[in-house]
Amino acid sequence: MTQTNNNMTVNPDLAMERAKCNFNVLEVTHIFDGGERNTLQRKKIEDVALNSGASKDALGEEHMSPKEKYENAVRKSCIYATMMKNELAELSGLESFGVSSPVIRRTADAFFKEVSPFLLHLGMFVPTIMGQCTPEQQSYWLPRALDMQIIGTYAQTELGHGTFIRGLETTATYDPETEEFVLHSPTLSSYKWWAGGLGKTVNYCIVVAQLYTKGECHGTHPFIVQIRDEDTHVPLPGIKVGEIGPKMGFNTADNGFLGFDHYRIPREHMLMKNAQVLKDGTYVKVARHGKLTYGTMVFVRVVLVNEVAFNLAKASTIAVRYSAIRRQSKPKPDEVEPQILDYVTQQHKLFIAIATAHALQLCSTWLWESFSAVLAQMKGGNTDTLPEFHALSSCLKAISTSDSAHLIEQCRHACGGHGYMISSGIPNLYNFVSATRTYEGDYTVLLLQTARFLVKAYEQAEAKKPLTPTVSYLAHAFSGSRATWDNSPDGIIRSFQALAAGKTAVCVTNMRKRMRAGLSQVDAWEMSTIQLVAAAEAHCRAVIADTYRKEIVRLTANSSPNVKVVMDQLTTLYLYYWALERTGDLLMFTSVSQKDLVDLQIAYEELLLKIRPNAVGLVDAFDLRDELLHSTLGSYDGRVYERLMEEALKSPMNKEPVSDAYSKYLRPMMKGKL
Ligand SMILES: CCC/C=C/C(=O)SCCNC(=O)CCNC(=O)[C@H](O)C(C)(C)COP(=O)([O-])OP(=O)([O-])OC[C@H]1O[C@@H](n2cnc3c(N)ncnc32)[C@H](O)[C@@H]1OP(=O)([O-])[O-]
Ligand SMILES: Cc1cc2nc3c(=O)[nH]c(=O)nc-3n(C[C@H](O)[C@H](O)[C@H](O)COP(=O)(O)OP(=O)(O)OC[C@H]3O[C@@H](n4cnc5c(N)ncnc54)[C@H](O)[C@@H]3O)c2cc1C
Repeated sequence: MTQTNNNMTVNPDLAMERAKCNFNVLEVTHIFDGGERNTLQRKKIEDVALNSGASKDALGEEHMSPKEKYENAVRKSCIYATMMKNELAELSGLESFGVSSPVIRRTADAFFKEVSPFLLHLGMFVPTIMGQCTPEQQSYWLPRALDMQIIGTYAQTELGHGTFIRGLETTATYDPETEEFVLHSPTLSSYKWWAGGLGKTVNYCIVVAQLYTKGECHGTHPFIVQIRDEDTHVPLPGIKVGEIGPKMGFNTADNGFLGFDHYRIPREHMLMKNAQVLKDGTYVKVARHGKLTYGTMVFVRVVLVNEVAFNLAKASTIAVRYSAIRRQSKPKPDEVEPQILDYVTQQHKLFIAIATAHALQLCSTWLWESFSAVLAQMKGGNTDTLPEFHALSSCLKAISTSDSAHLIEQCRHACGGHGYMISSGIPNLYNFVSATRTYEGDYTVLLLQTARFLVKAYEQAEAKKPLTPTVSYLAHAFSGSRATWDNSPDGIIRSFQALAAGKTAVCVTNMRKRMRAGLSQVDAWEMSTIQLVAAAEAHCRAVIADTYRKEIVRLTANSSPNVKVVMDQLTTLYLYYWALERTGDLLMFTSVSQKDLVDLQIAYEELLLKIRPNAVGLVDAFDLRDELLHSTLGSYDGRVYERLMEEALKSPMNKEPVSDAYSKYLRPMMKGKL
């Protein structure tokens, strides 16, 4: 064992890797954090929140019963919420992601191996109050919510419908006599289902319901609804509420169901920024764009890109550190077993995860800035940029969550059997990120939203009309020749754009053909949806590649030479990896030859070897404290086998030398007395 200067005993292989790293790790940390100032602020927040040890459990969550797990999560949520109000309030400088400041969110991960029952309160309840209330409504609700005097969630999805919001069945019927809305769940399938914290924790929620007034339905609208007594927490009369049961993950989130039996709420509890119902029942539409009531979902989709980048950084940290200490097989009989990180196939599994974490992190910041610009324009009444932004946030949410879930699973594979242990940290990461692919808009459904936009943009390009920035490349789709392959980074990005344009063109051509053959527009669209999803994926890949490359070039302009090199290697790796994943498409839509692809594969393999010596440095640069990783395999000191054994010994199964099951079942069976 090697001693480091802070007296931590570190596995010698990890120590050797750190000695080998040839770039300034802190500089890369600053890039990942979005600047040195952010790193310093993050570290201060982590010190205050984590140094007290309040995030730790005496017994691992995984050994608790569901009820104990939930109560423990509430206990820690209350500790963390109190910290946020007091010690962390000033430090957090909640400027970047609003109330969902990513540093605050990320630090909370040290408290919860799964998620906090308060996640929806700050993640959706408060943002909906901010985004959908009039200023007067905000001044009433926001201080109470931010001070945690009330706790809320976002109840939109029903048993029967999640994706198709227009198909929700819960009704809110206005009664001008009493100036109230009557909320009702007319069917079993209209019961609200899934909202986080609804099962046991919250006393308020945003309910999305079909608004009826003067006998007319005006579509879905949000309402703020009290469901439990503010003092006793008992569900109010007319409310049927409970928890939905065990899930693949999110088991500390008390996701719930909710039904209404002609439950009355005051008229003012309709969130009236975008539409209003006057006292006499007159419906008044305020918003210029019909989909502004979907605003909270758009906000969360933006935040999720950042969230999954962080979780992927965690998984890659765990898998790379473990791969540095794990030795297996003997390809050269006279040498010691190599570190598994030396296998090129292992590098192929892992380095793309590191590069993708950077790519998504940078895209999330860029997306947030675009979102802020769209919001600023909408404040002035201009919603022109909303369609492009909806298309962009939809595909980035879909691809970032899907790629991250896949790569986290790949990190688990890279850790062999030990990666399957809950204590490795990877299963919880996977269970969490896998859900992000579904909630806040399913993968396929969101890509089809982007495809709608792509098809329209393609038709605009065809008509030689101006295009918005993210689809301006479609103008080249009409040159009549295949894009010229060029294996420089910019050349590959242009090829990705050519794939997106080519795939969109094929979809449009096929849809037109199908319509000429007699299919309706809806059926022609439906028949083309596999290809439309692929076109939207290709578009998103081109956007990510372009943004990642440009941002890294900009952010490393003043970096030290070796940081420039290693960051350039990672962006190039991302481009090579995805070009090699799409060779068939490249052959269809660009001038790439078989030889070009063979050369590209060799260049990719050589690039892996160049990155190899810096791999541990690269994951150290994510600067993830052990408390955030919750991992026997990924801790900074690399004491993997010691930690695995320590955790095994904590298992309640090891408390008794002989299990009761022996006398109850095994012995009678073995003695032939069962
Ligand atoms: C911790 C866990 C937390 C989890 C919480 C949750 O999951 S909460 C629950 C989360 N639940 C979900 O996320 C549910 C997912 N489902 C949805 O978001 C919607 O049902 C939908 C978007 C799929 C379709 O909506 P629809 O049937 O109303 O619309 P349509 O398809 O007929 O298109 C008509 C036009 O509207 C446009 N447009 C649409 N949305 C937006 C927008 N936001 N902005 C701007 N524009 C938008 C669209 O582009 C199209 O424009 P075009 O081409 O005509 O110019
Ligand atoms: C962990 C978790 C937490 C959640 N938290 C909340 C919450 O707090 N509040 C809340 O309101 N909701 C919440 N949800 C619900 C979530 O938003 C929905 O599950 C999600 O929007 C998907 O909708 P669905 O379940 O109806 O899936 P479906 O729409 O039934 O999807 C099933 C399949 O059908 C496909 N499909 C559906 N429509 C189309 C189409 N038009 N074209 C092609 N394919 C289609 C989908 O791609 C998918 O493969 C949560 C869900 C999970 C898993």
